[in-house]
Amino acid sequence: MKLSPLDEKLPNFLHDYLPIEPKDDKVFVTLTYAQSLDSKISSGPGIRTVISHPETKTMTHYLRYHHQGILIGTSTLLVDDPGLNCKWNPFNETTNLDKYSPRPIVIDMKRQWNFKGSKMEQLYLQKKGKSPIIVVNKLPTHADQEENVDYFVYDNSDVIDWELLFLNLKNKYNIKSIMVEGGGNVINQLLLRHDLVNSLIITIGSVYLGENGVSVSPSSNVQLSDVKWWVGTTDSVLSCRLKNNKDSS
Ligand SMILES: NC(=O)C1=CN([C@@H]2O[C@H](COP(=O)(O)OP(=O)(O)OC[C@H]3O[C@@H](n4cnc5c(N)ncnc54)[C@H](O)[C@@H]3O)[C@@H](O)[C@H]2O)C=CC1
Ligand SMILES: Nc1nc(O)c(N)c(N[C@@H]2O[C@H](COP(=O)(O)O)[C@@H](O)[C@H]2O)n1
Repeated sequence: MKLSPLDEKLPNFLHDYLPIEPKDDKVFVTLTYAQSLDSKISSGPGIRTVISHPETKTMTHYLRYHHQGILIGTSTLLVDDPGLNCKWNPFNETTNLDKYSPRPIVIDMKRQWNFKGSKMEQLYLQKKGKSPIIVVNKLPTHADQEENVDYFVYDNSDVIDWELLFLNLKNKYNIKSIMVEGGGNVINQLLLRHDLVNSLIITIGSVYLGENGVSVSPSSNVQLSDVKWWVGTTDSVLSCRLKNNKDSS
């Protein structure tokens, strides 16, 4: 599907929140997702829900263009069958999109997902997306390993320490910027990590998804700084940084 044109104000609006001129050697992490007015990112567990208007969907692909990796949690992987490629580039190219696409990093500790037959594989085979790094807690036996994927074995524990994961992804795969797209569980954890997250970019759609929806609501208070708003046709976008709570008065 063809994307709508990128709103001309968005590149300037987003510039300071993207890894365009990274200031240090740490992995640049952008937390980004689309939510409803009642802070839901889907209308229920197991349901893929479109929230973004076409103009903010294009923005998501613009964000993907600017990152080397794109990370999602297990439920999002299983529910959405996501492509995670990038359809936007400044040259309006529509072929060989793999070179503009971030590397998918998918959390699948217990190996519940198959690359074979997925939308991600389809895009990879058509040179429209990159192959994934699958984060597992144990290397599958040779017979169970899939073709064209990398397994990153996180064997410290079943619970990923994000700092360690990001560091390892940089050291092993040279991934210096990661866009985390969700879902709710992963976002709620990382909203508490001002030490790891450089930018937060939230699309807010003009819809309520109701009490059965998957919520973004971190377990404690999160303060934001450098807040900026972009207002579109039906959606708005909030760009900001996470504040160190110790700094707030
Ligand atoms: N509107 C939007 O922008 C987005 C919406 N979604 C929606 O979100 C929903 C899925 O969200 P959730 O159910 O909250 O699940 P999720 O996608 O955050 O995955 C949670 C699972 O990932 C694994 N995981 C997460 N953190 C881990 C850690 N530190 N160590 C080890 N494993 C870990 C666990 O298996 C956990 O149960 C879907 O309906 C999807 O469509 C997902 C991404 C973006
Ligand atoms: N930006 C945004 N808006 C929405 O309304 C969404 N539902 C999502 N979901 C995220 O995008 C992934 C799907 O990506 P592909 O189009 O298949 O490449 C999905 O897995 C969520 O991470 N995002």
